[in-house]
Amino acid sequence: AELCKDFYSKSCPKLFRTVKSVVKSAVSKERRMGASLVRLFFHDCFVNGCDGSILLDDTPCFRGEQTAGPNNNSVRGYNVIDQIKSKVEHVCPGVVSCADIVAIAARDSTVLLGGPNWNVKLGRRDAKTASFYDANNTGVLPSPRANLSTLIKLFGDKGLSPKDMVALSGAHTIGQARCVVFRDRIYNRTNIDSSFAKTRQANCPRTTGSGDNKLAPLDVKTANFFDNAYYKNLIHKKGLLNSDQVLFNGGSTDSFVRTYSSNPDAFYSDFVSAMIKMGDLDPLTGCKGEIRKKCSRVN
Ligand code: HEM
Ligand SMILES: [Ca+2]
Ligand SMILES: [Ca+2]
Repeated sequence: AELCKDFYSKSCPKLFRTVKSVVKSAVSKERRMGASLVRLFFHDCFVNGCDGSILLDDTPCFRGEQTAGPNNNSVRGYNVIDQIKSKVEHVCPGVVSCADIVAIAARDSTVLLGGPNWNVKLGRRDAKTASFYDANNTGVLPSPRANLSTLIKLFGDKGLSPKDMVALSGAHTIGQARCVVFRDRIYNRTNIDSSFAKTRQANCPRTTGSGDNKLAPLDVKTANFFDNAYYKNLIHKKGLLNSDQVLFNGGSTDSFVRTYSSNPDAFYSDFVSAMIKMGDLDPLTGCKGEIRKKCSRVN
């Protein structure tokens, strides 16, 4: 079965309003939460498809995805999704999946931070399981130390082109990263602007284990605004992660970075297509999966 934007138009006409009101209040309390919700969607979709698997809490008999390397102490927004779900359950009980709520929340967050709008395709159902193994596998969720060919390969495995990959990476125009994921780059790499590296070093000590959780904005210019500044940073060698800067390092994706840096509309339109494509990854439809009552556990 196919996803479609009108999936809940009869069964839950108040869905979009309900989701947006919660996202809006979360983002007005903390702009970064918008970024966190966009990332939550990416990490859900890349592991087992967009099926809400990432939302399942560990239990004594089950280890889910939340403690896997790329997610542990890093992915945020679970509480906002739970809040949205409880409001949605109030207006249309038992109807809307958590996987769809994540997709809508990612779109609403993008819009609230000043980015493009799009129609979210819906009709995903929720997984009854999750994969710690895949979430923890740098052959599935890319590492911030990945090189360009690895990034192209991992996105290609999901049916996403190099162009989609570069456009989706533009999500790093918002949000923050921890010292532990960019330390190697700011101390050891050479394709980095030296004054930018110094600035970041001031709040991220060289020694492993010290200051690992200190934060820096992924976009040095406008971390709270969804714009194309991320690509301008890359052209000035001010990408924070190695996986950011490899997109503009004399390789095959340089031309996409140049285009997006000078043409925000091209970025927005390719970002939207790629988010829709990513949202189509292996959805559970028909009788597969379930509609969870609470997003953090199976029924
Ligand atoms: C291309 C491969 C990618 C890599 C290697 C990567 C890696 C990372 C890392 C390491 C962080 C910081 C995590 C931390 O410090 O705890 C991060 C943050 C973030 N990522 Fe990615 N990412 C990639 C692609 C994407 C995509 C496709 C999206 C969404 C479409 C995305 C959205 C975000 C956002 C919004 C944040 C900030 C989250 C926050 O502030 O809570 N990333 N990413
Ligand atoms: Ca998933
Ligand atoms: Ca920005």
